[in-house]
Amino acid sequence: MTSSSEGEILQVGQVIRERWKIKSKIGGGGFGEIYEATDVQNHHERVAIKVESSKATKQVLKMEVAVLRRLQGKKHACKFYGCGRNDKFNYLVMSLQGKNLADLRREAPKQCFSLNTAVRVGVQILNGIREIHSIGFLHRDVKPSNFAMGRTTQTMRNVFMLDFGLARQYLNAKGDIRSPRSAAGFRGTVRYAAVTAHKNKTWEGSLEKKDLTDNEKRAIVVGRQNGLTMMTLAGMFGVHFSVPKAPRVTDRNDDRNILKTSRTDPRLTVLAIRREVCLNSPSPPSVSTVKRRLNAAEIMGRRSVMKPLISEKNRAARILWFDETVLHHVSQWVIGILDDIWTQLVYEPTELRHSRRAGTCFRRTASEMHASVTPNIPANVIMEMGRQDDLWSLFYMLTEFLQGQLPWRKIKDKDEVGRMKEDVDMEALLEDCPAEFHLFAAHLKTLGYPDTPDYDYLESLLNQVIVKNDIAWDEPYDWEMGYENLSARSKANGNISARMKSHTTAVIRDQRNENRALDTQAPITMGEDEDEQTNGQCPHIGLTFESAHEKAAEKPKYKRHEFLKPKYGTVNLDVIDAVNARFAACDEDAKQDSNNVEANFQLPSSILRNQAVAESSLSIKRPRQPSNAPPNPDKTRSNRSITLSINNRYPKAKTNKISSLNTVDTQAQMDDVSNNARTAQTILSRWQGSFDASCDDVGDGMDDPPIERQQRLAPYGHKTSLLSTPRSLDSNNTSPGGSPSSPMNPRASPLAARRASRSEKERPSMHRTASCGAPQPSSIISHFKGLINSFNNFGVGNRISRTTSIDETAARQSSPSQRPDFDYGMRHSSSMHTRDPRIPTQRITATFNTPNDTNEEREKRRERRLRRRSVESNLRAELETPPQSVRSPVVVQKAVVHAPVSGVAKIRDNGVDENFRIPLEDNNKPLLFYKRKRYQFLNFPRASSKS
Ligand SMILES: Nc1ncnc2c1ncn2[C@@H]1O[C@H](COP(=O)(O)OP(=O)(O)OP(=O)(O)O)[C@@H](O)[C@H]1O
Repeated sequence: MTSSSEGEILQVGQVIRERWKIKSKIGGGGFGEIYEATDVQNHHERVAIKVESSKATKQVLKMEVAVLRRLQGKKHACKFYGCGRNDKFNYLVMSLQGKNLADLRREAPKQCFSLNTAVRVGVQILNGIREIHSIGFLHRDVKPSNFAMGRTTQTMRNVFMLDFGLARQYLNAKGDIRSPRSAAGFRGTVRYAAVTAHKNKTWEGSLEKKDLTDNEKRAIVVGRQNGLTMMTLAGMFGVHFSVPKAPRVTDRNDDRNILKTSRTDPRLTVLAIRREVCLNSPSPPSVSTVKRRLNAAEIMGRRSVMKPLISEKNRAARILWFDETVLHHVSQWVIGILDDIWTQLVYEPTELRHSRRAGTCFRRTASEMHASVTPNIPANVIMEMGRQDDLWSLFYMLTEFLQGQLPWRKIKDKDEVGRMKEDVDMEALLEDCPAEFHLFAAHLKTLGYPDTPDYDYLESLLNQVIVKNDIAWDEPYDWEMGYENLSARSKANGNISARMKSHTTAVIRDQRNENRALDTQAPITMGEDEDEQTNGQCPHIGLTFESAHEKAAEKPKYKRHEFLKPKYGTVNLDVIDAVNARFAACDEDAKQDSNNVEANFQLPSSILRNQAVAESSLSIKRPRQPSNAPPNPDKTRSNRSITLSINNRYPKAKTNKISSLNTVDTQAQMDDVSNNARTAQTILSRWQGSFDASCDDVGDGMDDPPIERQQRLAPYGHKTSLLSTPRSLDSNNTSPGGSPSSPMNPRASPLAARRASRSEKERPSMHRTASCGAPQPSSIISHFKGLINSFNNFGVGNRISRTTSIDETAARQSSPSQRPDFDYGMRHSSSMHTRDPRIPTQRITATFNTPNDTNEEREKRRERRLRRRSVESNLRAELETPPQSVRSPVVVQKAVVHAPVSGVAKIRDNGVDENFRIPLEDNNKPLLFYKRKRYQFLNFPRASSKS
């Protein structure tokens, strides 16, 4: 997501038509910019606004509006809210959707979807394409970034088709198929375009394909050098080119000027010839007439298209031009067109007369005429995109969804890609894909421009895959369940696991470039990733896009705000990044406000050891929390806060699967050299939780994750709060690792006590996951939650109000003796990472002076600090005495993963788990250290979701 800036069409805060207030920029495509806005006249409903500059050379919004309006009421179309234009821009307002499929795929660990997801998304896309075809339009730019998942709870599982800027009507008003043009520019995105689209391109590519004589080839080369348009040459030789530029008629009423300009456009060339050859003739000219006329120096010496060829400078060209073979081609083509023009002359004289008067009309008329003729061009190179071409794009998309990439992914040259597509070995392309994909392609191969695809058949093929693989429609999509869980799904999908493996190899092979590309892809520009998208207006497309790609390599794909990270997949690094970012911000704040901020991120020992054992061995006395602790008065929270949440939005869908997804209990047993009694248990339940950037209430998020709220906040709605687990703990209050009110448990704060004291009635929307049954001691994730909570509150609140911190608020409300020993208030100990690990009171503390601090409050804090230090030093003294040594506070000696269905896997035997070593730098610049090996740890082997 990018934010609006000066160079953009709209600015944040701008209100369009007193109704739509621009909130942020979502992206920019090849043809416009997309913004998120709110409808101030309609309950601030969130909408998307697509704008294009009114000065843009290629205006596509009009077409987009036309198509979207016709699509209203269709399942896969956005709602149309309005459109308009002013002197600066044209705009289209529609319903806001969620992430597009290109982004979702890129976010997947292996850049591919599971079969499960790919095929169900495929069916939806197929239906979307069918819808647009049913209203008489081709999309012509079918690609993953033009399909987005819905954003609301009702629509989040629906795929929406976007971007109709390149659409074209293939049915005329009567509902008949429009006659194909002899040539048309390339439309679409190179990676996904059908072969047909590729053939509508530069003549050099086609030249090799065609069986041209040497003379013809030379004629083409020389003709091109001498200013003959591509289309002229295309007509002559049965190959197809794009139009380099539109014809310009300088003097509307001067036929001679028309002749002059005819050099740049074959349509005008035709008209020029018509004027010379047959305007005054009573009947269409014969071949010999045309031949004679074309040979006549009289014509060529004047202002016709042939003029450059016979100039002194180009003698060679003239010689070539008069080659009999070439002339034959020219004649054939010209006669075909002349016939048509003649017909038009006879039946539509008004139009032609009109066209003579006004140059623009003339142009259009000429263009129409040209469009309506079919010169003598071999059928296999007639290139008008048809319905099957949209489906070819879908086919490539599906293949990419499954394979993670297409063989021509890195090829920039359109012609080359076209050739690769034509010559591709389907067996290799569809390796490990379902057999139905072959049938899908085979059907498309049988279709030509006028043919109606058998949508039902294609859908049935995809449905067969669904049935064969026992895929349920209500299963979560990959991004809904967290990408780290995909391994289980791929196993369940049988052959797909093998495919994924091979894909992994591929990724590793050219990891450097791949990863760079994936991490720093260009913003949504004109194409898909490294692809080019063109409207056919640019003959030097290769060069243009090359520079775009260079830029892409430098620029990150999204300028992601750290708290607006996508909500899919593992989040753990994000948590750390976010905390670091918040630290940086705090650091700045601290400098400015003279606040002293220090923190320790050492992992609390409570996370790593069994609490009961720890308590008994360390003889730590901790105050119990009052069960009737006051409710949290702090209901309003900063919208900068972060909630950790989990992917579970489908309680109805296969409970055992959900539970297996959401619960990964990792018991980490501490290996004590001298005393085996010490056992560590680490509950990593909901480790795959993710940021919910839009969540505005950390406290509530931690405390009460009402599913409604999460559904409201999360576009993809796949989250049940991580923190539903604490809630269930509170209610159960039977933790084997220690009481929930235990001071080592972060939940044992006054906040936890409040939670515990809440009645079920107060929480009617409480959602419990299937995995919440077992009470759990404190966890790593809780630790991070606490950290984030603290820093959120600190980042926002230290200048505004100290009461924004849950723990601090609670702390103030409870007496010192009731204060939890483990809190996440911003308190401080700079030497934490060197202290004895067995001391349970590892805190993150900070001292800062807010203007509101009274002396009394400061004094109280100081007292508390001193008290705590004395407890700590006592403990340290105690711990120094026993002979047994504990290796490290953060050692996960042995971790066992409990998957609910089956499977207990040992994931780490001994040694320091560096992945989770989070030291504090001594220089008071806190730094979270994290080895980015998330999947090694997090990709727990799980039971097959099928079992
Ligand atoms: N209604 C919408 N809701 C949410 N996001 C949208 C919406 N419309 C477009 N987008 C986002 O903006 C991106 C670009 O939109 P769109 O494809 O319409 O623009 P474009 O200029 O045609 O882009 P491109 O040239 O890449 O096709 C989409 O990929 C999608 O992520």
